[in-house]
Amino acid sequence: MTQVYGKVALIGLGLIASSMFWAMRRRGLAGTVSGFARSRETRDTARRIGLCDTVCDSAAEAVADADLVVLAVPVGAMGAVAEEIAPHLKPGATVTDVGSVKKTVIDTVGPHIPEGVHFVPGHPLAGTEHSGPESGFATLFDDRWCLLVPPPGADPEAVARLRLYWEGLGSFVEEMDAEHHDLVLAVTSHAPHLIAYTMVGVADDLRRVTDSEVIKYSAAGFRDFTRIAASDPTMWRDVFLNNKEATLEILGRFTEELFALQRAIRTGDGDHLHAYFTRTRAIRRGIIQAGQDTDAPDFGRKKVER
Ligand SMILES: NC(=O)c1ccc[n+]([C@@H]2O[C@H](COP(=O)([O-])OP(=O)(O)OC[C@H]3O[C@@H](n4cnc5c(N)ncnc54)[C@H](O)[C@@H]3O)[C@@H](O)[C@H]2O)c1
Ligand SMILES: O=C(O)C(=O)C[C@]1(C(=O)O)C=C[C@@H](O)C=C1
Repeated sequence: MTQVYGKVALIGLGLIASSMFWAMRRRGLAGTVSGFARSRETRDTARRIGLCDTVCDSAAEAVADADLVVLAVPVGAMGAVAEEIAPHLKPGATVTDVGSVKKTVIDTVGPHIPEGVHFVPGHPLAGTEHSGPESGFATLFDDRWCLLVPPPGADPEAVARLRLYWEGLGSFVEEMDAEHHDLVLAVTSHAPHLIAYTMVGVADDLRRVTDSEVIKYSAAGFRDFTRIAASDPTMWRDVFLNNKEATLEILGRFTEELFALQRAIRTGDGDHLHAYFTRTRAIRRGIIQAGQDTDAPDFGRKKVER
């Protein structure tokens, strides 16, 4: 793989930015990489572990002369970061982000992007429950989807180059509009995270009744919930505050279904339960038949079409 950008600037040096750096280095996608994070501790850690060619003490310094600027901070911080870097962006540069929500990022970042600088938002559908500069790894984006959300009128060349970059990082790339992105992610990621947080919270409340048995005997299903519920609180607070409408819509539907299942249990309506579970099992089997092994850690990757 050859170089796609001369200089890449990473703003925020957590899981996603550090994974991006190691993946870029693996494939030689950038000539040089600069980085900036708000806290001195993170910058010191980044320097110690060799994350980025240069770790800068200001965002302005990091983005100077950069051909690609990646905003990899929590969604709620994107607008302020964009405002801070705007006067220092190189004409012709591309600004992208990796935020889990797209509409509010476009609304808060977009107005700060100067004329002559391209803005192409993105979202890698890859992550873990870990955060910070030491949590990244080069293979995080391999065979995962990255969704690009170019605003109407975005420069096709800038979009094509960013697509090439993400393919170089190992991902499959698809374009989507912001509203649709936020609804899809509410179903596949945001509501499931909230459900996991709730389930672990309920188990914790019950711990007083069951002593430590909840943890001691936790089966695979509950362990999966605890992994998800260990995700970064700042990131997820910002996701829910910024994808309010779609998440509430999905949670409304979820609650209706839950009530129906609750009633079926109370009234002993086995037919309802059986029919429901048969339908959900068919969905999972359909996914497997389509070429996705849901037991593998790579569940969610698209294998059949490539
Ligand atoms: N973790 C995931 O699974 C995942 C997956 C896909 C996308 N995302 C998105 O990627 C973004 C980054 O997530 P992450 O998991 O890398 O988070 P992280 O917590 O690992 O890292 C965030 C970084 O941003 C820095 N930061 C926070 N506020 C800042 C500010 N105002 N100015 C400069 N730096 C600031 C932090 O110091 C840290 O270095 C988020 O928008 C998140 O929604 C996360
Ligand atoms: O695998 C995980 O730990 C994740 O939660 C990753 C996950 C997801 O929900 O799939 C989380 C948030 C993102 O925006 C993208 C990916």
